[in-house]
Amino acid sequence: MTGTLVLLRHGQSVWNAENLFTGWVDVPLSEQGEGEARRGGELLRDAGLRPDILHTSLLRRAISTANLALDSADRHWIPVKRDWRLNERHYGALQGKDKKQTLETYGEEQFKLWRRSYDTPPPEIELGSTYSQDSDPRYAGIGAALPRTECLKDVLARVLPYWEGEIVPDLRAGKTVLVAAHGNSLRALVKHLDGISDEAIAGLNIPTGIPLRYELDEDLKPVKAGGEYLDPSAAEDAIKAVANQGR
Ligand SMILES: O=C(O)[C@@H](CO)OP(=O)(O)O
Repeated sequence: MTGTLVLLRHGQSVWNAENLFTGWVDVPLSEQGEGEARRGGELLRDAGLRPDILHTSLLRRAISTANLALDSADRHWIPVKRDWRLNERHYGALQGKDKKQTLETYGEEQFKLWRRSYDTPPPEIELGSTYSQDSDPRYAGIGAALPRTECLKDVLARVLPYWEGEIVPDLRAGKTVLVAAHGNSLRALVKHLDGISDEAIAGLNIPTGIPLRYELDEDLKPVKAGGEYLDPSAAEDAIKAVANQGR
């Protein structure tokens, strides 16, 4: 039997609210984001979805979102696995930069390439600079794999081993699996699940705080392409807002 997969992008972070490129910078949720996370948990509860296990990144916006959501769903006690492979895409030298200013300075085409192209990473971050993670103890074990920038292709390459090695076994065991992660790490996972092309993935955005449910068949293919947002109309509005960031 194959279980149910629920993907949850963290609620709005303080840097989402300020329109700054975030990546691996460990910013907290905004007050609005905390509310989105609680509401996400209510949606889980109302849909009768009871996660058996949680997988999160190592970043507090995903960790806090999962904690708040599971608390409102009364599932705060389930086991959890955390891994850097679920982290947001490393935004390289753009981390900490204003999206609107970046768009104005570099133009629409370059901005789009950096944000949504499959294989064009932003410039690398300088080691030791304010928003670099090279001396962060939580990544001490990664060694040479510690990214200095990533495109979506790089994210997929590091998410897939975690998907195969840690998430798939839970699904195969019939569990309901909650993955609390980030806009771009979840885009990578959705690309893989739905078999979205390198070109088409540029047009896919994930809203904050709204659970996306996938029922998977025995080959781990989605029964319904794209899954189902638990609040489809809120998801539609929030997707547009993500797509329009920088404007
Ligand atoms: O800044 C980031 O890390 C991401 C997610 O918030 O932004 P974007 O949607 O521009 O890829």
